[in-house]
Amino acid sequence: MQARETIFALSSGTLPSGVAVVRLSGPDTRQVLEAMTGALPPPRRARLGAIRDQAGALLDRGLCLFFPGPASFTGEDCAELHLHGGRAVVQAVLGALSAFPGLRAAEAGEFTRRAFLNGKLDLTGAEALSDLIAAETEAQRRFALANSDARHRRLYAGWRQTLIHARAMIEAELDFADESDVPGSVAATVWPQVEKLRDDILSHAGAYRDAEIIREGFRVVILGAPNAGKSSLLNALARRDVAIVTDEPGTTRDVLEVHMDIGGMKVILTDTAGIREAQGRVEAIGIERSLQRAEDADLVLLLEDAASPVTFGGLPRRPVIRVGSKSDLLAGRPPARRYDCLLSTLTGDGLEALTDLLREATSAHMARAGDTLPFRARHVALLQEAAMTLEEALRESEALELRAEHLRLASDALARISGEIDVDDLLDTIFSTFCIGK
Ligand SMILES: Nc1nc2c(ncn2[C@@H]2O[C@H](COP(=O)(O)OP(=O)(O)OP(=O)(O)O)[C@@H](O)[C@H]2O)c(=O)[nH]1
Ligand SMILES: [K+]
Ligand SMILES: [Mg+2]
Repeated sequence: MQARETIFALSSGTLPSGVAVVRLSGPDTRQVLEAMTGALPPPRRARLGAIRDQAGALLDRGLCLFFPGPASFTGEDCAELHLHGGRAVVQAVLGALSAFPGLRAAEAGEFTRRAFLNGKLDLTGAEALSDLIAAETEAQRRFALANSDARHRRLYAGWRQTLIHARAMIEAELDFADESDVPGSVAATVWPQVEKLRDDILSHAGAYRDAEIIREGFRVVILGAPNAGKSSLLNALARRDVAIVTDEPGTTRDVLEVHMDIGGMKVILTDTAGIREAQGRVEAIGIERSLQRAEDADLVLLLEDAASPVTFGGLPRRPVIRVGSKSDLLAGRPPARRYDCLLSTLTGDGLEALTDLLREATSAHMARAGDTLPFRARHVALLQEAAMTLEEALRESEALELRAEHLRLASDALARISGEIDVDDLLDTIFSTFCIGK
């Protein structure tokens, strides 16, 4: 793809900053650099110098880098201007750039989109880059970086290779079908491979939840009777007063979330309304929501006042850590029930032990950050489509031509994940979630 327009954008973050990087990509890049910096710097080597507008007015002194295509990020001629990161400096340079005919400000994700269209990365690679920029936790960073090394493209290309081989075998059988003395069936050897491939695809698709947990967070829901100390625990773990705490049972009516980083994993901690026979409609709705949240949780922290426990029924079938709260009120006596963790938000006792338990609960997910997992709902939908078409290909009652056609459709679904075919209608959706300048 050869773009006619040259695009530019501020690619570094919020101003003011120490340094601001303005990036260019497109056919006019050379000419613009010559006009603004006097001469083209040697490829990929930074050169310090004056940066001027077309009239020759000095805008800043900074570094200029030139990356000739096709060996550049986008595959086109690219450049970077490293400026002093002041608002007026950047504004002046962006203004000067837009004054060149044929130059325009880049749209969100447009540099990466051009890189994709020029074959510099596949669609999963582009999605991984977007994740890397959004990454806030260690697990998210590791996962996004691992996903940006084209591992998905290689995995799916390998699977498609299996399907191409299978179709070749079937074609051969169809060609020989007229000759009466073909020994056995060539294609018969193919179907066990297709069956195995279907299983591999389904098990790969089934691991999506792990990717979701790494990218979007491990969901922990605090559940318990009114006044068990749920909101106090949320505040203690979040280290800020997020939730209202009073001695009145039924204080929390609505679910409340905080995002935390526990051992490098994003954890979404949810406070809920205390579970009891509701005193009114609002509370009843709150309780209903609490239980619903707990149903969707990766882990439930079941909180009980250790000094005067109140039990309730209807506990969701999710992994549970039983927490005894207000341990300070026990005044040294042993609790009446057994808990995985005994704590007091008043004294801080046991909070670290609970954090350790949470870290332990997330560690298996953390460990998966280096694995090849589908990491968008889009991937899963196409994987399921591929598995379903393979299922149809495996129907022995069907004509061989039709079964071969299903193998082709499965292969196409896999090709769409990495963006090798049929993705034009998707690109706007995918790249618009990027930031400007990437
Ligand atoms: N002594 C002691 N009191 C606590 C502790 N944690 C919470 N409390 C008190 O227990 C009462 C209830 O605390 P909350 O955090 O509001 O309890 P909750 O479970 O969120 O209550 P609801 O939202 O009404 O369901 C408040 O008066 C808190 O100060 C603790 O560790 N020790
Ligand atoms: K309360
Ligand atoms: Mg509360």
